[in-house]
Amino acid sequence: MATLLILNAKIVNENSIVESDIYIRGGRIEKIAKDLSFMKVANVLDVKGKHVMPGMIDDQVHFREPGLTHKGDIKSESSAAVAGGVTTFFDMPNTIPNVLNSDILEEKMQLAAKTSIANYSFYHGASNDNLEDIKVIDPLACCGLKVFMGSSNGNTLVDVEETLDDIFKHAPLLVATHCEDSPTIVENEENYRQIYGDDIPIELHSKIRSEEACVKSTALAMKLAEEHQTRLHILHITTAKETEKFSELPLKEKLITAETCSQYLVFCDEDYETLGSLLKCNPSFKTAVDRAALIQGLLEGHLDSIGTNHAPHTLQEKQGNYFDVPAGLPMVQYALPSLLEHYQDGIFSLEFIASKTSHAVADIFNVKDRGYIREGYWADLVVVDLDTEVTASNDDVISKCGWTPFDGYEFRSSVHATIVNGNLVYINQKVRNGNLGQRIEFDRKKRS
Ligand SMILES: NC(=O)N[C@@H](CC(=O)O)C(=O)O
Repeated sequence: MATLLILNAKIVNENSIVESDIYIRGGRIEKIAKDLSFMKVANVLDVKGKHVMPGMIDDQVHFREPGLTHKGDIKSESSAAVAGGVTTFFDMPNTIPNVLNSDILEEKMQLAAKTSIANYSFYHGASNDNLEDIKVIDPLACCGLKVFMGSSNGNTLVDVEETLDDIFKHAPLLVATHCEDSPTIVENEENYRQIYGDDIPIELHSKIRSEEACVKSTALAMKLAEEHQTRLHILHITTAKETEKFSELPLKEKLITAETCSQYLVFCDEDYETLGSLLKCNPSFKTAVDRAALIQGLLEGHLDSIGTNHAPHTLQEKQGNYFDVPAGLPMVQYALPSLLEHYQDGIFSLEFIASKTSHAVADIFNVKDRGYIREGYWADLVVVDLDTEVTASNDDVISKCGWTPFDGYEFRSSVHATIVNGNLVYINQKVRNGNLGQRIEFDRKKRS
């Protein structure tokens, strides 16, 4: 059975940092102890001076396979993911065909089994007419049911109120929502179209995909979850007003949890001026005040987790007028270095970053034996170097789309190595092929 010994790790886990060695056998952590250097192993990784964190579990990515593979595919995007310390991803259903039944879901699982470098699961999608498919989802077969309560890329909008009500009533597992009220967005679009025609300045994206649209849709999702006692996880929160609506209770006591994304902690609407439509994504970037409220909301426990919503589009697609440019940013490769900037600035501790990017996500989705650095758990780890800078560059982007909104950013910390199921899949800026990720297992009861 393959063995790996990690020496001199500063282990960041469950609110503490402890210097120890980690012995891994058969993909799992067998022993965490002070001096294991006497052990006979196949591979040794000495990480002296560096920190070992649980690999990021990214609860929302768009890896584009099948159907949109000119933007990305599971191999290319999972390679970018491990380069960014993401060891598990949950992929969205707006691929082609949209994932609206369990057969299509299983086909995606099969594709991932052949090419994914990271561990994986997939969302089942919802539409206005797949309630019967939703009712029979096996809660152990996928990470959740994704409901687009606001239109975005793909055809999975649910905008019939009774259907939405039925979905919340019958969903056999966690419902994850994209909350932006479509009628509000359409009305805003029409108002600005009258002034600008199709050439609406990108700076107005956050006035079209407005605070009001987010707040309204999030309020509806929360109301439905409470009415039907549905386990709800609201994705990519972007406003102060939504943040304050979420409870500060311990995660395990919450019916409704909320996530934001690393990019909303970096950029705000002022950045449209320099980055233009590259920064077009849904939901939009709101004000600097909202950005500060998201950071505070995470620190206070209103917001539970941080994902990326990695959504690659080619540079060519990102040129054009407001309506033609697709929304979405590639994020997986530099999300963790960008979060570590908040550590370098004294805002987040490393333990806090581990909690929001890994422990909490494992808890929200009831992921089995991952998300923590514990004996018996799978060895999904990221070695971070807080003393070695990395300059993000389009030239180094692994994602098929070939660009990053961080092009030219100098991050003060870098990902040194990534380990998935005990296999070293990334080190010294190189992805190592040869080991494939696993399908995530869940430890859940119905509707959790
Ligand atoms: N986030 C985005 O701006 N775009 C996503 C769709 C989505 O999540 O809204 C995409 O698929 O490109």
